[in-house]
Amino acid sequence: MIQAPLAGAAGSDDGSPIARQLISETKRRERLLGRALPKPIKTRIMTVANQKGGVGKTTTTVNIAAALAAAGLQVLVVDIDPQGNASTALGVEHHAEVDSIYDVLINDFALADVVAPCPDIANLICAPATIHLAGAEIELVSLVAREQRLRRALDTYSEHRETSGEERLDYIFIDCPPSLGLLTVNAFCAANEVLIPIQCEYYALEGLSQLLKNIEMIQKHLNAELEVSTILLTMYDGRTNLAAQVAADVREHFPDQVLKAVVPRSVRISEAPSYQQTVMTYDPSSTGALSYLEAAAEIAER
Ligand SMILES: Nc1ncnc2c1ncn2[C@@H]1O[C@H](COP(=O)(O)OP(=O)(O)OP(=O)(O)O)[C@@H](O)[C@H]1O
Repeated sequence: MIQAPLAGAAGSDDGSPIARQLISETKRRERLLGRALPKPIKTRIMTVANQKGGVGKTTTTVNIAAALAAAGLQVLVVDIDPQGNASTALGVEHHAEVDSIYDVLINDFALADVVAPCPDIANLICAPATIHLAGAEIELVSLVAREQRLRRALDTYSEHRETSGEERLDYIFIDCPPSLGLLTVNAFCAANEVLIPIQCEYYALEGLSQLLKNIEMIQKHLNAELEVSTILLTMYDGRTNLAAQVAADVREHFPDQVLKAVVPRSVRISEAPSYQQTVMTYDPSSTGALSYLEAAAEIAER
């Protein structure tokens, strides 16, 4: 006699849609949490940029960085957004008296003297931004090698780690402000890759051509190594046709750059910064955290 399979039994295709979804979510968690990721052959320096505001630059920076660090990789986040939101989300002090990336860019401080460990995440350090950075765009104008100051600081820091016997950094993420001023130019000159988060909303591609033109100028005149390697779709709302349409458009224009992983619009992601946390530590098994783990794994395995 052939027995009917139990509804919702693990491994069965005959359970209810909810049971099937729970099983696939559980499998997704098991697959992603605690997974080791490959070390890159040299430090990958990724600038997270989009001059459009509020598209998820900071959220992407801190969560991808935290996901890679959780997988055992050595990661530095450089916060060059005067709002200092990446420093906040990583739980790193950044009040006006703290030595910060402003001092590195303007006062020639060594990066080694300003980086701080993130309290809740092993292998992750952060160069914080303070309010002083708000004036740095103007102060940079009159300085020697104004576009290359971050690059030089990162080079010196890498040498410092080597001579002091510290492990080489695997990833550096630079969180940019929503503008294409000298701070962002410094980030482009210091990086070898650009990661562009794109919000799945109206006008998602607005301003993107200007951003790409600026990157081309940087490639031509200041940093030939730079490439737009990665695009991440963020704040995806699966209930709307619009989000699906935007995602399809972006994939059609940038088939090689867009990650398969898509970050959903998620309350847990938006709550985490108010607890000075990334969603990785705030709710590691939430769908938001899992999507960032997937994105980080894709980046590491490319
Ligand atoms: N996937 C998401 N789901 C829900 N809220 C999100 C998500 N990603 C980001 N947010 C929220 O959207 C707001 C903007 O995100 P974020 O600060 O990362 O963008 P940004 O591009 O860095 O902004 P800015 O241009 O001001 O620097 C924040 O309040 C953040 O918590």
